[in-house]
Amino acid sequence: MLLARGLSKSYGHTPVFSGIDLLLRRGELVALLGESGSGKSTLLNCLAGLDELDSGSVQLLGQQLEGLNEGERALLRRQQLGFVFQAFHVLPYLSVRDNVALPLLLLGRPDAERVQAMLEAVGLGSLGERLPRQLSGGQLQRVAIARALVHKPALVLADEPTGNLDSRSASAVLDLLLAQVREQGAACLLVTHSERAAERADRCLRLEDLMGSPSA
Ligand SMILES: Nc1ncnc2c1ncn2[C@@H]1O[C@H](COP(=O)(O)OP(=O)(O)OP(=O)(O)O)[C@@H](O)[C@H]1O
Repeated sequence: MLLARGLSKSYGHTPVFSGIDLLLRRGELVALLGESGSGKSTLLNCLAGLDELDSGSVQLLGQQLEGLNEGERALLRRQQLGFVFQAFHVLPYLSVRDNVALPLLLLGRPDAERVQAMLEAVGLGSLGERLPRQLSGGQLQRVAIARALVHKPALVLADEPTGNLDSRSASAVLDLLLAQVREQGAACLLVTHSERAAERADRCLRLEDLMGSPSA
């Protein structure tokens, strides 16, 4: 699914990480832990192609990212990746339904039934016409989960998806994310500080341990 070798990244002269090796199998749920500031979000952003690596190679579904041009990378990202961020990143001027529909629209595959099914799967079946500002934090994160999975991506990258929520909502949102990921057979790399979340993963990795460890 995902094979990364020797990933290094610095901001200016400050190294964030170097020599990261990472392997994710199809359908596997892997929790990524690490000290605050150790570079977990930066790694996720680099894997998603949202930030540039200094060196290293990333193979996603058999395709070498370095060999693709910007347009090809964007297409691969749209087709195969779903993202859930801590800060939701929903578009404020689009309805809940339109936010969830967006990945399908970008792929030229609008599918109102699938959008409604995802809204129902995350418990927002009757709130599709609302604007994001009319939702609670937990509901917003459920919109983000529905949007991340609506196009059936092979890999979901989730960056502390429950970090902004109180513990009760966090627990419900985590259950939902994991259930959806499992149901769709997607692989998931989940950055988390939550031990409860980590316990439910197939494997737990610490960023510090990934540097130069080919078995990771
Ligand atoms: N755009 C940037 N420019 C310069 N430095 C940055 C930038 N983004 C992040 N950093 C630095 O890179 C390091 C890694 O940040 P990152 O957000 O990836 O850590 P993290 O492990 O996700 O942290 P946390 O668990 O606190 O969210 C930090 O020292 C941070 O200050």
